[in-house]
Amino acid sequence: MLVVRPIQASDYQSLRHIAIESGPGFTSLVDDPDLLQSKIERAQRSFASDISEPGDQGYLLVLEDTDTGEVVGTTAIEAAVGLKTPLYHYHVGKSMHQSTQLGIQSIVTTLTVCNNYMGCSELCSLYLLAGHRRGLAGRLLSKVRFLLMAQHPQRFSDFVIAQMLGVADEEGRSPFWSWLEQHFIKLDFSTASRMVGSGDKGFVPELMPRHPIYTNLLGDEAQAVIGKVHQNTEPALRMLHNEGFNHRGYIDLFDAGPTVEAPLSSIKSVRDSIVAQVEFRPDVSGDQRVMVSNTGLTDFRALISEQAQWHAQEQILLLPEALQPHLQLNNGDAVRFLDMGRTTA
Ligand SMILES: CC(C)(COP(=O)(O)OP(=O)(O)OC[C@H]1O[C@@H](n2cnc3c(N)ncnc32)[C@H](O)[C@@H]1OP(=O)(O)O)[C@@H](O)C(=O)NCCC(=O)NCCSC(=O)CCC(=O)O
Repeated sequence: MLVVRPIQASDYQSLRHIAIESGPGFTSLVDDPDLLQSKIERAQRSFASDISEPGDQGYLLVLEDTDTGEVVGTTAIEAAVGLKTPLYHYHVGKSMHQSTQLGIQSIVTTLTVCNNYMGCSELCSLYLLAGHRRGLAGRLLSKVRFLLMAQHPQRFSDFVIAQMLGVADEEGRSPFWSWLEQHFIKLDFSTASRMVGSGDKGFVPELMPRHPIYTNLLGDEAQAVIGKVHQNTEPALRMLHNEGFNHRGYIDLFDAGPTVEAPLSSIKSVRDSIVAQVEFRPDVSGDQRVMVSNTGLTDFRALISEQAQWHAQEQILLLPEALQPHLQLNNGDAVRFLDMGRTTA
């Protein structure tokens, strides 16, 4: 059974393994032992703290295969970004140059540095080990965050973003970064990513171009990847588009990957999730599939049940008894769930 739960101290080696597999560019999970350790501790503090508004919290969760005890993926929400250190983006805009005298006009694309998303919540650290990318595991990891956010809205901003990985080659070299490296910052992409992932961002305002960049002055390879995602990140983007996230022209400073955004209240799974009372039964007939979580924090648990019965009038969700220990609930407790359709559909 695949179960999502908050990360715990004993997950350190698994987190390290995921940080290594995810490679450079995945700045929210940098392979740095001290940093990973502090991420675990910060997540534990975040889940345990009593909070009335979002601040310096990071909710890092893992996906555990309870049959083997193996941790196979991670997913996270930063409660509020850009407060302690600025979160920079480029905004892709247009500039028109024209001479009425000569009758010549040219419209060029520009990149302008901004901090548009200060204080927003950020979805991040979505990673499923490559050998486990099958079935609904990826969808569980992505959507589970919306169950948590819907249940505890006071912990999150009313605006949510996700910074998608930009294009890079097999060795993790980004064509966009290569242009910046050549002209402005003499650091290779993985060193720069590692520094940003470690919170060491001081060099960004010092070394990045200060004026808007005309994209037609960039090399073709760098221009081609502006606002494009890494091929391994296409499924992550698809899932967020399905939830109603849009790209409005903000891109990453380093790899030019798109940032997508949505108001919390408009996210499909936030809107569609239902709070119910749970009843566990030895056998639950029917073919309704649900993603279901308890309503806790430090003991938060979520999974997908292939058998469920929703009794809307009584507001009761019937689930197989075998799931009870995984959800850490008793009959009559509250759950939040998402209807995922019929298993036979
Ligand atoms: C993102 C996941 C966890 C997704 O898991 P899976 O690969 O098993 O995906 P899946 O469940 O099979 O597919 C999810 C949805 O994407 C669609 N899909 C699958 N392959 C696709 C492709 N090549 N192009 C476009 N869409 C694709 C499926 O049809 C499905 O959409 P339908 O439901 O419509 O059928 C994984 O791919 C992964 O770990 N990728 C590498 C890490 C990564 O790039 N992470 C995001 C970094 S950026 C980040 O972390 C911020 C974003 C965030 O946190 O959400």
